[in-house]
Amino acid sequence: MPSPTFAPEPPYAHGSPARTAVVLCNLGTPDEPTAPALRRYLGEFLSDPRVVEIPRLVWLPILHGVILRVRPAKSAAKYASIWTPEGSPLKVWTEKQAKLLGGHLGERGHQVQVRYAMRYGNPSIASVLDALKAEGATRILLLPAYPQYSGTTTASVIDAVTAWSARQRHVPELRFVNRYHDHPGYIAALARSVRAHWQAHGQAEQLVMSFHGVPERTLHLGDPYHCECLKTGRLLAQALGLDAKGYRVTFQSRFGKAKWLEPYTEPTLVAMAQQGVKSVQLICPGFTGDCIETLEEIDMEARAAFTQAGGERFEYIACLNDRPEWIRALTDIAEQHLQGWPTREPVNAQALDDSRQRALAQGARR
Ligand SMILES: C=CC1=C(C)c2cc3[nH]c(cc4nc(cc5[nH]c(cc1n2)c(C)c5CCC(=O)O)C(CCC(=O)O)=C4C)c(C)c3C=C
Ligand SMILES: [Fe+2]
Ligand SMILES: [Fe+2]
Repeated sequence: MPSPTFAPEPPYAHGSPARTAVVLCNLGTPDEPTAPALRRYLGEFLSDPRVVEIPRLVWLPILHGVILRVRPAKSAAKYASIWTPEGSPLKVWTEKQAKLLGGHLGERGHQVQVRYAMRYGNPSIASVLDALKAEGATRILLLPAYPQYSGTTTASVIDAVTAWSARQRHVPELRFVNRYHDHPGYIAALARSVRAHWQAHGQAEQLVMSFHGVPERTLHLGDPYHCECLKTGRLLAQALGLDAKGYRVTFQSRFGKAKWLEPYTEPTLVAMAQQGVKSVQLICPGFTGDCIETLEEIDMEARAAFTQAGGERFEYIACLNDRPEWIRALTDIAEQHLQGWPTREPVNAQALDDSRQRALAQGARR
């Protein structure tokens, strides 16, 4: 086996004031709404063994022989229906959230660089970590955009970071936020968004909270995702004063033929309409920014299914996106996990200078 190679260390950036960084990590999205871009994105995403837990020898021929031939064109058309002049909504919101988070942390006196990265597609986690390290970051907090922990998402971010760190000679201090599904600020921000919607439109008969699904077997194998979704749902209902009859938790985005977490969102909406429920409001608390799963699958497809089944009023409540109370909560979450890292200390510019001089001198000798 070849021995591993570790990249030479970049000289520390001269005079850079921020040496602690926060990376807001989201799932990723295609670069453009075209079949080739979807093929690249889905190829990377669906090759991740965290996402599809089928033996590689069985799965990869299906992925390359069937799925990547058929799905990209269909998905591209769906993405085209939600694309904005600035790009994919998921990228637009994640980028904006990172910028606002950086501003808030700065206002609270932290000298911290904030970037966003995508687990699949661009900007990749490795490229963002490379850039931060080249700029002198020595402590990096990874903050996934997923409030509920899942092996399919949160753990996959950790995998990408540890794969990057396995190639580093000088590994920065790394911290990970695993979950914030019950964080009071997150719950309060969700409740505020629902209340604002009620004030503007009145309250529907039912509030449906739809989370992204995962295969049901992951629950039996010990993944905490299902429990964390239910807890978020219960806390949000409590914050809104809803009893068990006033809301339900459902799971969307089933992929493949296996059983996923139930109840499924769309069949539940159809059954509700058939049982005489005329009005529903739907929120997706597991998505912190609007994306194809909320804008297309819920606000277009699920809406059509509910109304075609006899429902009269379907209202989608937007994700937290850039709501001020959410950005404040995100800042609280980051701040809690930054504790103990001296983000407010003035940087020792002389030490940076010395280090830079040494690195440059060594480079000149090589
Ligand atoms: C194949 C299995 C999938 C698992 C398991 C899965 C888990 C999972 N995903 C999210 C969040 C998002 N998923 C998004 C899109 C998306 N998800 C899958 C498949 C699985 N997800 C696919 C194939 C796609 C692409 C869209 C499509 O072709 O249908 C997105 C949106 C991305 C965007 O560009 O807008 C998000 C966000 C979570 C939270 C999760 C497990 C908890
Ligand atoms: Fe997904
Ligand atoms: Fe979907």
